[in-house]
Amino acid sequence: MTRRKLVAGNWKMHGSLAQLAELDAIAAAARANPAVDVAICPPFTLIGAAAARGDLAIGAQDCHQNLKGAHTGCVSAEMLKESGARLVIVGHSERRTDQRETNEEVCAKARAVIAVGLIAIVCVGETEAERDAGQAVAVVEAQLQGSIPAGARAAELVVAYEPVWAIGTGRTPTAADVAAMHAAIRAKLGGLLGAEADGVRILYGGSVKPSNAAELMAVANVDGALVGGASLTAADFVPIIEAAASV
Ligand SMILES: O=C(CO)COP(=O)(O)O
Repeated sequence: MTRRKLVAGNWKMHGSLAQLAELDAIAAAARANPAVDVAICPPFTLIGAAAARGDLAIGAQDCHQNLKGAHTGCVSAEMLKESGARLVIVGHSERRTDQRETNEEVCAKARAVIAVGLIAIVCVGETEAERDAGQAVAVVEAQLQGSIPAGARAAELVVAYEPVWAIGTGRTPTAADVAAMHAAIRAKLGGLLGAEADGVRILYGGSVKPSNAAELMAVANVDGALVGGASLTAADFVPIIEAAASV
């Protein structure tokens, strides 16, 4: 099964209208590397302007599980779609921690994203203590069990494996550890989704940089990257797109 690589940037709570100028060079790199799908997920406030700027795929970092209602401060998948988003990250570890999101909520959000025709990027990943205790695979399998909507199709679902201890730290797992985890994720998806699992893209995230992207992208079952800090500038992000295109 050949899966198109996806390199997605998660701007987290960074960015401004002025910083959208970075998108022009990123969009140019996306056009120059047509074998790779490229997306940037800025804060909610920038989605409309980012999508209007050009043809680069724009995503969001969260949504509410309902399509509308009395939920002050929340944004629905339908609203994101209208703003021009094509993907939505759900269940990022920062939200699982800061907003105490549960697997059940993450699953409901992913279902809402898919229901409006957008692509859900469901994030999973273990803490350092869990890895040290030998529980990394079991933790991630349990997150997948609880967070992946039943019946999801490969075209509408992406999984991002982001070990919590690798996010923003400059540390990454070894290629062998990434390979083992991505194989375990593929197998677990097989149990959950059957034959569709083969087409689901599994991204690696956590301190992906221009210097390590090629090695990470070459690992079996790594179908792209979810990039935080290095997605904020074209100077860092474009080489990661190129690394994905080169494998
Ligand atoms: O959390 C991440 C992307 O969602 C990874 O962030 P960094 O690339 O900054 O480590």
